[in-house]
Amino acid sequence: MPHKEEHSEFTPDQYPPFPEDYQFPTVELTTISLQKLEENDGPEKDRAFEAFKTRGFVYLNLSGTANGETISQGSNDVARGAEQTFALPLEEKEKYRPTNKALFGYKLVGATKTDKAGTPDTAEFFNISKNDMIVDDSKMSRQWPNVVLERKPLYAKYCRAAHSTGMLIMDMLADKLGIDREDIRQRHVLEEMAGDHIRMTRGPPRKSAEMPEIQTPSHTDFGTITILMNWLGGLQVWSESSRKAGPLEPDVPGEWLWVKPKRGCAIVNLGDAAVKYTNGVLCSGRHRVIPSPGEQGKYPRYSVVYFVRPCDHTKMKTLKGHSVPPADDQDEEGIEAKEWIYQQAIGLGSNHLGK
Ligand SMILES: O=C(O)CCC(=O)C(=O)O
Ligand SMILES: [Fe+2]
Repeated sequence: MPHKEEHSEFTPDQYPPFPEDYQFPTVELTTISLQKLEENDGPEKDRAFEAFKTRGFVYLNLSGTANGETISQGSNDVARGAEQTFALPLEEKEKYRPTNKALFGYKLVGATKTDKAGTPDTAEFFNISKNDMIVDDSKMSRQWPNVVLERKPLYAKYCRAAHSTGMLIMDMLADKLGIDREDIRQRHVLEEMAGDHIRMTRGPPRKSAEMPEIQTPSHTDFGTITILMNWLGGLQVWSESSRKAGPLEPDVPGEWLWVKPKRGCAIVNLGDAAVKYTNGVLCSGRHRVIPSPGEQGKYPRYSVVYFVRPCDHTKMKTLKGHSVPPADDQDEEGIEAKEWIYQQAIGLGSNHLGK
């Protein structure tokens, strides 16, 4: 991008390592190779299936594949774009608030409640719609700031690579469960309108040694599968997996465990739609984001998230497959994905959403 050199606060080369300290217990996640999945490697698929049934989170090693390279390199460029976007004046960013029951655009700091007492969150998001990035400007459904428009080719390429990577994993999971791949594929057609987006996030540096502020409250992702890139600690998963989506508080006893960022890897997790399709065989792990630990907490924290979500007008219901336990809703028509996701977002305490 032809941008003049400016002071940058996204400086991954300067970040101190994640602290090795008993105060910061980390989760052991299985590392899966995207290259091996692309090569249809049996043992790798078995390990991935197991991880998505139990914790619902894996590290995905991105090396050795074209899509992996796009995600790995592209996420740095997206984060630089994020920095420019968040640097816009607040009045300008506020012009891009979500409308029409879609979750695209700007979420300002404090728009979400992080607990029952109503404590506001501290992170800002800018959600860039996949559908608008992959079409001509004349066909876009919303306005975007110039800092986003000038990177449209980057965002389009990133969306395609992340969507395709998510679908490769969903094909593998469908095969394992005896679900017809097409039942999932037809619900995730790239060109059809969906809630898919690149979410750019920025959380402020930590204010004090205690861990006070919640950047993103406890949640499970709403969509099908999420590809996450982050450079600093801050993401935590709940130690016990739960199959029930529910707002804010974890519903089983456990503790928060840190997810250490791993170089060259994305963090991939399933969302509630994957749980719904499989009647709870697959798991969407509960997680949250707090300020980075130790010395890392002195830096603002950026992350780049891609949410693969069901197309707006597809029906949410349990799919049929030899390893999917029968459910009451299997023969029902089901609720439309756009409405289902909107309801999940409202349930999570988001109060900035346009009706
Ligand atoms: O920033 C992160 O590491 C995770 C963000 C996240 O969980 C989300 O946006 O849903
Ligand atoms: Fe999330």
